[in-house]
Amino acid sequence: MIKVTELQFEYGRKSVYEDFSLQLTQPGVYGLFGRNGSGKSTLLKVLAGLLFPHGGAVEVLGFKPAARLPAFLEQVYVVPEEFHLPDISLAVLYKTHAPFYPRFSGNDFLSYAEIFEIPRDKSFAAMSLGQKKKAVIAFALATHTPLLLMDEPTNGLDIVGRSQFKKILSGKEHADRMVIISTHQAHDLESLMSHVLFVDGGKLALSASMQTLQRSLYLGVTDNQADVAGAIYQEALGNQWAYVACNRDTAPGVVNLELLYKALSMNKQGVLDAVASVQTETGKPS
Ligand SMILES: Nc1ncnc2c1ncn2[C@@H]1O[C@H](COP(=O)(O)OP(=O)(O)OP(=O)(O)O)[C@@H](O)[C@H]1O
Repeated sequence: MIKVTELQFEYGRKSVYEDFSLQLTQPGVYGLFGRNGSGKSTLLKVLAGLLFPHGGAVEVLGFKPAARLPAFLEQVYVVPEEFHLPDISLAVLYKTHAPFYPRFSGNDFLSYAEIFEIPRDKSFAAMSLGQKKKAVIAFALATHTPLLLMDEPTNGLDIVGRSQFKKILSGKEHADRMVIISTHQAHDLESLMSHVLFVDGGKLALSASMQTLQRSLYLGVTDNQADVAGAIYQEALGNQWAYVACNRDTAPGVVNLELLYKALSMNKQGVLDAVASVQTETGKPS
């Protein structure tokens, strides 16, 4: 579905990607992680055809996104981190924008708007930031495009809004889509994720399924200091330690993405070695 080969991208003299490659074939929810400024939003825009690569090859759903062919654009929807909405109501948004997306479901849009409790009688100028964000997300989900790209979708949503978002996205009507979510709210969304991508230094540092992460890593908290000896990453929490270690158990561990994110930032190689040992064992890059 997505094949990026040796992508190069720069803003003026600022290079973001020099030799970035990525291949994703399965539907599912992909968490895109990386430090501030690592290039997550840039990557989403390149995949959507909103920014053009300066080198390498990008193929999405069999198309070159930069060509911006209508047959490609009707299959991809992007929820940007920041957006400007015209001052229209949900009904007008539906009437004017839904026809661009052949798989759009009006019933789902109404149902998501109801779950999100978006006021139907107001136009966007009279809505709060969170309400506008919910409207954009409800629309994005209702497009049913095979590829949905979301940049920090839960920013600006309250706690209830975040669980509403998770509830909707985990519905079976979204099971066949590829959804890539760039987020710093790792903990909030980890139950949704089927796969984790980590971008660092202009490269794809990690691409692993949740299953592989569960099999290869143990992420937990202990009050016994002996448990953290030889850990890939550890941090003191009062009298306890949060840590990431190789999972020596046969049972899958629990993945705490926030802890994984810290471990990747502080000891990337340690995490990669642990994950690679499982990927080699199963013989497939997951
Ligand atoms: N329009 C632009 N012009 C110049 N430089 C830019 C532009 N947009 C982004 N950059 C730079 O490109 C790099 C990657 O930015 P990008 O927004 O893709 O990162 P990000 O991983 O999404 O960051 P964050 O987590 O903070 O949202 C950053 O160093 C940023 O300063």
